[in-house]
Amino acid sequence: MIEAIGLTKRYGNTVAVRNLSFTVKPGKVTGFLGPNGAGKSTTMRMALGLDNPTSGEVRIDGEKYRDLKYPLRKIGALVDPKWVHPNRSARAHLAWMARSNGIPGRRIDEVLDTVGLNSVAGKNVGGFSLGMSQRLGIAGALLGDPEILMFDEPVNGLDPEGILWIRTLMHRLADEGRTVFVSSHLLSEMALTATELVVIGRGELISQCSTTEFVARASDNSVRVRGPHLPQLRRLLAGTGARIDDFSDDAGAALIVSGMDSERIGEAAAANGLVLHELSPQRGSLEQAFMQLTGDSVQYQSDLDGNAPDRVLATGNN
Ligand SMILES: Nc1ncnc2c1ncn2[C@@H]1O[C@H](COP(=O)(O)OP(=O)(O)OP(=O)(O)O)[C@@H](O)[C@H]1O
Repeated sequence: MIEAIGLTKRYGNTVAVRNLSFTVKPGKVTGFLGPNGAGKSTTMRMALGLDNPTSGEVRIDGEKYRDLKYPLRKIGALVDPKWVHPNRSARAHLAWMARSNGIPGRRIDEVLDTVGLNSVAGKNVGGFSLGMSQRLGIAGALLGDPEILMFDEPVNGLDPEGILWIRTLMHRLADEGRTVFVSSHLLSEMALTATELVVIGRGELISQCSTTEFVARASDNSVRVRGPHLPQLRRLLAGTGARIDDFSDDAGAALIVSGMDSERIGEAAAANGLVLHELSPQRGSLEQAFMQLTGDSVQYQSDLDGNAPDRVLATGNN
């Protein structure tokens, strides 16, 4: 389990993380979401003792990182995949990590196998692509067979096959009962990978809940209805207090009905002899939910003309 308790980090006038508290539980993949500059990397770095909090703390199964005797056997992390000595081979890099944490040498081949780097284990990591470096970073995280794993943007630089591999690996680690905490800016990927979410904006907690609840909370549950009697249906449903909007796409005209579920719409139509060709509940996406719930906390945003990103909101330095 990972617990952030009243975590705050200031860099000069910038408050990167502000009084942040959340819990990441075992047996699940928990996604860490937030717009650029929200404070995700800073939070992960503080959890790993790479940065000191200004106040508050992070507990790893009840202990601070720096109090762990063999940290890699408790928590494995991928934070910066390029943080390796370029003139060392992948195997030598892992051997050095293993030695420093009393991890048996046989684990090196096991993790090289898991991440698919066996054939390049003797090559210098300086020549590795970003995707290969990510795999090596993941091998390092798995080396101590830790109960807790933390990955900062693990799919950066990976091709679709690599992304699927990471997703499957995360699910497997969670199914084994481990705590898996993963940050990503790829919302569609996070929707497929994480069942729980910690969402932050400008260093503050916006939400901690299941992915399903996050989407449901933000989406305006509505139903798309098509049929040959839309004007009559509109009059009928308007009388119930539902909100009705017109919609049209390549498939033709439709009504978007909010505030009434599909069963009640279908029954009302049947009771009045109105034929329906489509009655489909509209599920919000994680992306829509994220935009809706983090909209006020975006630090960098493109302008409407698609020009370079503008800094639109100051970092929380007040
Ligand atoms: N070493 C530092 N010195 C000064 N400011 C910093 C430092 N590290 C981070 N910050 C600032 O803290 C804020 C949070 O940054 P952080 O990298 O943690 O965000 P993030 O959510 O990981 O963003 P991204 O998704 O863009 O990586 C930003 O405003 C950033 O500019």
